[in-house]
Amino acid sequence: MGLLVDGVWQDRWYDTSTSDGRFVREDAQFRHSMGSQDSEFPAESGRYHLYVSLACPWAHRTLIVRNLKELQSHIDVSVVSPIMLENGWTFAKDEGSTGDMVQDKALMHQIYSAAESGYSGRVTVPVLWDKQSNRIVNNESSEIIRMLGTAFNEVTGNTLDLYPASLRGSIENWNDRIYPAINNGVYRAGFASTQEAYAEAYREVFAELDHIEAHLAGSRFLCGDTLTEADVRLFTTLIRFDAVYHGHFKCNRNRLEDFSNIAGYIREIYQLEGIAETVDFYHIKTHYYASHGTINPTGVVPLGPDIDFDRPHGRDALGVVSAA
Ligand SMILES: N[C@@H](CCC(=O)N[C@@H](CS)C(=O)NCC(=O)O)C(=O)O
Repeated sequence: MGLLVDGVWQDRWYDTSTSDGRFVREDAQFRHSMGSQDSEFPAESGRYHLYVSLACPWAHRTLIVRNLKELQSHIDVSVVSPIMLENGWTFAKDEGSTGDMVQDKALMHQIYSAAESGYSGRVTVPVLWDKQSNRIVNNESSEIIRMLGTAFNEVTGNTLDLYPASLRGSIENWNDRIYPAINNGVYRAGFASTQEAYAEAYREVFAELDHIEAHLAGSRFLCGDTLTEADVRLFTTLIRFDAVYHGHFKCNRNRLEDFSNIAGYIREIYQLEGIAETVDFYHIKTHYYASHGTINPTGVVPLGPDIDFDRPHGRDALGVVSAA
């Protein structure tokens, strides 16, 4: 775990000393947009590449949208190794990585340096890479999925809309609640270095889960009968919860299996076409439990839990699913 400082790699754990033990996530720095034909990064089949970790909930969002939007043959993918230690993300092929399919680099930080030689900041996944200009288009998952959601519609003919105009207010409202309390909330609990910082995050995680559980009692997805971007963003945290965040990040008031509406909702999304193949519990569990030596020094990876996400979701009575 580390970061680049003026293009030089430094092995360093997150510094919580100036924030009362609170984990503060850095903003992503590459924020170009890809899409319209007159932009610097027009949508062109075969031009772009995704660097992902199968363990990472942020990168997972991009894999889901890539599948839902049928972009597999237009945007190819490199998968990093699950374990992230002193060199950050690596491409060791024997550890479940595909290798770097574009530049054959060994380390993810070399991708950042190739894009910007004096880069300072964390080296995160996902990364949307432009093979033509050898640049990083964007490394912020929420923006990448928004772009993948529409940019290639004319290329693929897939018009599934995960951000329909009529639901945007509701989607933004959910995103604004769920990012701090859930997506980043579990990390704020897990990476907290004081009791107070941990307790604050833990309470926010479960207050929001209680709210979502009540909402899902009468609503098939977050914004009604239509799967949206907000569900994709929530799902990638929820699917990891019982396996990782409950134990490793100490979010253990309840398992999500104990929330009947949330548990059914997770299964329904898991069972949608193209989703299950994006979920890899070997990478998920191995990454968290074996990479964070400050939290789990032995690196022992738990064998459980054993959850069958293919059993019936029981959500049909809530209404007919409509595609936007
Ligand atoms: N805001 C970013 C966050 C991405 C992120 O933090 N990814 C984690 C993996 S789960 C990472 O690569 N962390 C490496 C580090 O922080 O050094 C996004 O949503 O794309």
